[in-house]
Amino acid sequence: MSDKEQLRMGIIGSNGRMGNVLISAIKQAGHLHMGGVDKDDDLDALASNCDILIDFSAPAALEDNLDIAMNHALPIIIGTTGLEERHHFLIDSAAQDIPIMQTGNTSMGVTMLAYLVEEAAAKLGDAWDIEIVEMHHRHKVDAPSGTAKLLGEAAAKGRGIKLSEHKDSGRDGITGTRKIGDIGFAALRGGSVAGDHDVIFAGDEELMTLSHRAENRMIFARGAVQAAYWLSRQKPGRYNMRDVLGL
Ligand SMILES: NC(=O)C1=CN([C@@H]2O[C@H](COP(=O)(O)OP(=O)(O)OC[C@H]3O[C@@H](n4cnc5c(N)ncnc54)[C@H](OP(=O)(O)O)[C@@H]3O)[C@@H](O)[C@H]2O)C=CC1
Ligand SMILES: O=C(O)C1=N[C@H](C(=O)O)C[C@H](O)C1
Repeated sequence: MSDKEQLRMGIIGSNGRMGNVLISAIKQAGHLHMGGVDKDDDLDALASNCDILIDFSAPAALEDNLDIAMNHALPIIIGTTGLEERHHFLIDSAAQDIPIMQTGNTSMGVTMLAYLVEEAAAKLGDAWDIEIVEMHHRHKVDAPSGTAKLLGEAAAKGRGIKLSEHKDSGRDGITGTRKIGDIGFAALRGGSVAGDHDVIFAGDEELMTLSHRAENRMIFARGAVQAAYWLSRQKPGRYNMRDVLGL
């Protein structure tokens, strides 16, 4: 890593699928892996030896993770998905004291995709229906994926609307016709799929799809480590991957 500062990084969710690839990504980038924690482990002890924390665990861990990061004045990357409104309030509040980067997807490709979706939604307008389709491995516990939500937010931003007022997920039964301006979500689960996302713009007699396919989890781990280095140089505040990559 030559002239770059070497950071001491700690992982929350260390024995998980992401935790495992993060260890390699931290080492490949020339930083120090100081260890990790899982449920019921002592994060306070780990935090005393770290410059930054990277969290890919579970929403139930978030409040304690933020408290400990604040107590140690450490920046924290939050990659955990399935977050609810109350979690976002906690993040906003903690971000007054420490730098926090939260995103549903740390990959370069999805970050670019979100940028493109926002642009397309702004230019195409309501005459094009937007549907977001995602597929993940059979072990995933939350739906729609954090990535699908962030792509939905990007589409809503492009259209100048609130996603919460136009989100249509989990259609089943006699649903009625599609409401103009809604943003639809469909979640597929199966096999070992690392993460596929399609944003479909369906117009009259034409259809455009913007897609991303994750071939493996290393893309998320590399992005998280890059974001950690960037975040360690920021003042307290809440950031996302578009801030990290300047998109
Ligand atoms: N933002 C992004 O780019 C990406 C986000 N993700 C998200 O990251 C999260 C983890 O994914 P994945 O690695 O596949 O999941 P896994 O289930 O494989 O791993 C989760 C890990 O978190 C640990 N954990 C659970 N509860 C706690 C807790 N309270 N405190 C500390 N550790 C805890 C688990 O430990 P134990 O076994 O002890 O319960 C487990 O080791 C998910 O929310 C997923 O959606 C995944 C990929 C990319
Ligand atoms: O759980 C996963 O595996 C993934 N979760 C993230 C999400 O919810 O979007 C990111 C990626 O798609 C893999």
